[in-house]
Amino acid sequence: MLTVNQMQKTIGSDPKKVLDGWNVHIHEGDMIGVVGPSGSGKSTLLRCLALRDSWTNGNFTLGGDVIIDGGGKGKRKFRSQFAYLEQNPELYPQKSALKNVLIGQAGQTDQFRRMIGMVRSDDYMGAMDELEKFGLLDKAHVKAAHLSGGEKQRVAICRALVHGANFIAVDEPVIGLDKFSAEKVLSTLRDLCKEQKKTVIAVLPLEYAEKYCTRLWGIYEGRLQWDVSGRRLTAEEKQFL
Ligand SMILES: Nc1ncnc2c1ncn2[C@@H]1O[C@H](COP(=O)(O)OP(=O)(O)OP(=O)(O)O)[C@@H](O)[C@H]1O
Repeated sequence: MLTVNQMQKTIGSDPKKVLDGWNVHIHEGDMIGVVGPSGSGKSTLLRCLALRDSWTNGNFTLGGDVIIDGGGKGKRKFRSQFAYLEQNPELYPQKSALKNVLIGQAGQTDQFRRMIGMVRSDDYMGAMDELEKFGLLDKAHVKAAHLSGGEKQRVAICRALVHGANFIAVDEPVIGLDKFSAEKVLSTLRDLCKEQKKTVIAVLPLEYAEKYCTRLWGIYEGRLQWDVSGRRLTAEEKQFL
């Protein structure tokens, strides 16, 4: 279980509290949908929880291990367990979807293996399995530069999984996708949580969050307004969205 205690994030020289007063427990297998108006802090929240942005204050623990103690970006040894997938994930544009999944992000993969492009057959099978789950088998050999935004993001999800992420923060994974593709991505993410006990936190449109998530967080002006189990929200809960 991940425990967030008094997380706070300020930005700028005239410090603006972008996140404040976050106290939550995050369980293995949770699929959390984050909803809130534009500028409320959703992306910053994901970046902070995925150890991509430093915290101004607060503590973060994983079971008995301390990841962040009083602020900072978190201990390096935990980083590979956390993935943050932005809307336009960075991929190697001239390499295929499969290669992008296999070689991982710069800094994440063994330098020697990256240089010689060496791939173990079980890595190959693992990468193809993930691509298939996310409906990308026919794109495995297509260069990343020729993939749509949604396909790139799914490749990045596969890459995170192949490289051992247990906690996946994903910013608007269904933006620009047709309904069928969006539902496929979300049901795949939900299965990962259910069957492999991965934890997913996603910024989603409300109707998808209500349908697919086990938990919903409402955020307004950087604060958690409510933390409820996945269901249709009441009119009162929806009032600030
Ligand atoms: N680097 C930065 N410098 C200054 N202010 C920032 C910076 N990054 C974010 N902010 C501010 O922090 C607040 C939260 O931004 P954030 O991008 O997390 O919101 P969001 O809810 O994801 O917005 P959107 O839905 O529009 O993407 C906003 O007021 C934004 O202007």
